Amino acid sequence: MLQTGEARTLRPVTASSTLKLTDITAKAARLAAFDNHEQIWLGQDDERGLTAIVAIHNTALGPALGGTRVWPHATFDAALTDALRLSRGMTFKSAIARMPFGGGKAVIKADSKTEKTPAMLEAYAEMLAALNGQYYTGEDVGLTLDDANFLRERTPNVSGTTVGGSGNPSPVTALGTFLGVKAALKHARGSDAVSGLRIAVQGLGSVGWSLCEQLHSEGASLIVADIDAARVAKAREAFGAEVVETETIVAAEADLFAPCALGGVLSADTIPHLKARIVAGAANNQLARHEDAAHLMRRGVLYAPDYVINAGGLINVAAELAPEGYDRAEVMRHVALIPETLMDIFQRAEAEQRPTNDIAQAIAEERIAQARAA
Ligand SMILES: NC(=O)c1ccc[n+]([C@@H]2O[C@H](COP(=O)([O-])OP(=O)(O)OC[C@H]3O[C@@H](n4cnc5c(N)ncnc54)[C@H](O)[C@@H]3O)[C@@H](O)[C@H]2O)c1
Repeated sequence: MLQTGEARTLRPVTASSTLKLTDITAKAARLAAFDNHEQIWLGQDDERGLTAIVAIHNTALGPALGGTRVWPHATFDAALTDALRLSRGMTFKSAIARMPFGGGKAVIKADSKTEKTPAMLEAYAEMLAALNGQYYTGEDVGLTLDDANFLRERTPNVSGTTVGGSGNPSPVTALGTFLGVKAALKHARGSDAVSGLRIAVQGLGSVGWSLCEQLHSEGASLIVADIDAARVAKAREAFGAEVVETETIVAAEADLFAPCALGGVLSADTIPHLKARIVAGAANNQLARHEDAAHLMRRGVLYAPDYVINAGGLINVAAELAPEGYDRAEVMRHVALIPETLMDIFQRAEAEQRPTNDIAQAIAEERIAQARAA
């Protein structure tokens, strides 16, 4: 049976549904990561094995948009904190990319390899439908394209599918990242040429591999690391890449470091070892702490804020939700603005002697405030 906490606009699922929805916004306010989230919903279905959190951070610019992560967090608070941090990041990512969407993110607390079932996803689709178009979702860690298609067949609040959609957004993310790498090179070195430069790429998954292809085709020398031995072997073969250990790639003798694996790679522990003068890659949440950007600046490292350079995928999935329908050429025009946005951030950061992520956040907050005032 559907149960709600405070009065929010929710559509009842069906009379026979075992899904229970609870508004946990007030409860979540005790957590450091809360940051004035507008709505946080807990979806529980014991029969179908679902524990899901949908966090809607800010809808000043439009309905919340952000993927669904399936991850076996050790505790409920860890899952909630993850959802809160990720959804806040989506608010800034959408605002800086000038998308008519707000920030949201969902976490399903489960092991995607052993606990994700069609019944669980059925229950989750009901949860998404009940949110009345306030939140749109798609792929993320642990939620595959097949899963997104499954959800999309049951609710319209899913994007980045092949059920009448544009499919995997990773190639568009990689293109935006490549253009962003060039912008960072132009700012730091006066030329955007990658030919002859040594570029270290951490993570050879969907985005990292595609980025390597583009860098290699323009003559960069690649240094790569991945926990997947088959992928690094393939990169050695395909690009003549130098392979290093996953622990040492941050310290590689490179002109530019492109993190394309997990978050938290730039920290008080790793930054002192960084040799590259530029960090520009696709991974989300690259900084362990917000203050780490200031540390990078003090060391003379130019940092391309992650949610600015990796916005290509978001631009692509958001385009599917446009009233006029998906337009590939429009997506490409929008992605081509990523380097301009980065250049603006780099120039302002230099002029004001402030970290690049402070400038990016200030621009995003300004846009949200303007939308609120309008
Ligand atoms: N796919 C997108 O469109 C998109 C959009 C925005 C941001 N991102 C971010 O970009 C990053 C990569 O995304 P993806 O879709 O390519 O993911 P993916 O899962 O396809 O690839 C990640 C790769 O990183 C490797 N890896 C994991 N831990 C590692 C470690 N410690 N050292 C080195 N390699 C490691 C994995 O083996 C895998 O090959 C993620 O942080 C993701 O959140 C992706």
